[in-house]
Amino acid sequence: MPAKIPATIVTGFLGAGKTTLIRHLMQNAEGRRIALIINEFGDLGVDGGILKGCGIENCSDDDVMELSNGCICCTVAEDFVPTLEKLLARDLPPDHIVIETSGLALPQPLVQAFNWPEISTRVTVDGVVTLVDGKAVAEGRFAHDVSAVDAQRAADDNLDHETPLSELFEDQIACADMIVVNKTDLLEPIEAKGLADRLRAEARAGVQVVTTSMGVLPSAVLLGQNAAAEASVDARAAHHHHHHHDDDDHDDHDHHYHHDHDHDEFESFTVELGEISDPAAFSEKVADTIRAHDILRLKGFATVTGKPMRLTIQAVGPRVDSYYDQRATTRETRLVVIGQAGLDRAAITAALQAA
Ligand SMILES: Nc1nc2c(ncn2[C@@H]2O[C@H](COP(=O)(O)OP(=O)(O)OP(=O)(O)O)[C@@H](O)[C@H]2O)c(=O)[nH]1
Repeated sequence: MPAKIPATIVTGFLGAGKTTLIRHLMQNAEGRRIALIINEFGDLGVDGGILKGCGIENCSDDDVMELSNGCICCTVAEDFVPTLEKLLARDLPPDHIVIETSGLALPQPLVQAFNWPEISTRVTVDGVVTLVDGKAVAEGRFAHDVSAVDAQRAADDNLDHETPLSELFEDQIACADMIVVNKTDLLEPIEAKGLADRLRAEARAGVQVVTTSMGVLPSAVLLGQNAAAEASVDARAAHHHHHHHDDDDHDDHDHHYHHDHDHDEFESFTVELGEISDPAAFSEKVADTIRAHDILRLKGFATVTGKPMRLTIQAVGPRVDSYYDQRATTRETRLVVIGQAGLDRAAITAALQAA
């Protein structure tokens, strides 16, 4: 059976910067064929318009599809499933699917939709990325323009109108595999760090929290989280919400990622080691090092004493995966480490060497 196509869900309130982040991703896709699905609120189709007219190379209008009928759990069969099937039926199916949720729909029902039979064997939720307006949240407002969020909510009969924004926010956090604190250009570094730490403490264990501005994140950090979120959808809600139907009562080398504006940078570097002797102990050491240094990704291969095959190592946060994939052509171990700028390269290298 072919591998499942990974889908990343991007959620966050109106104005948090979802469209900005996705534009950046499409412009820096590093050769991936990315298809975009927009779960647009109402019939406005605003973001679809913005992203369709984006003029980005590698992003033709055909790669942008819209879901327009409001509540995902009501429309999964007639809207969501056919949209995904159309994508999957292409001669050249996408390498990755990105879904932008409308600013208020909770992400859980969308994640749940991936358990639909026609979909679950072919697509998996690579990760839920929750984008946070760092400035607004630091000030306790959750969104830049709360009245605009409320107006959006009032205009959509599929949304429940009573739940406080703070609860919807907690649900977005509870659903996340990665939390992106955006708009750090409007915060002091210490405020941004304080907010990131607070959200990390509120999130499920192991969730990665990164800070940035203008949604600038390397695709290698955003994509490839391998979370299979649909399998753990029940663990991803902070609150239980009543469902409102229409007829209810209405209710490889070292390099920095440079850009022409200010934002928090990411960096990567390579650690080279000799053969390792004990793969299980090495994996544990790798996980410890990732935890100790807030490493976002670590990947590469190791050669193991006495083994002709090389051991491929892939880690997303402290989840370390390793498997033998092909004959080793050298007897070295090479690992690429990715994190936010400021990684303590010497300490990380020393920790891995000691393994
Ligand atoms: N200062 C600052 N502005 C930002 C940043 N990211 C996005 N913006 C601005 O915030 C506004 C909202 O960004 P969008 O990307 O449209 O936000 P969204 O989450 O897609 O919002 P909707 O599509 O309206 O739900 C735009 O004017 C962006 O230029 C940031 O990091 N810093």
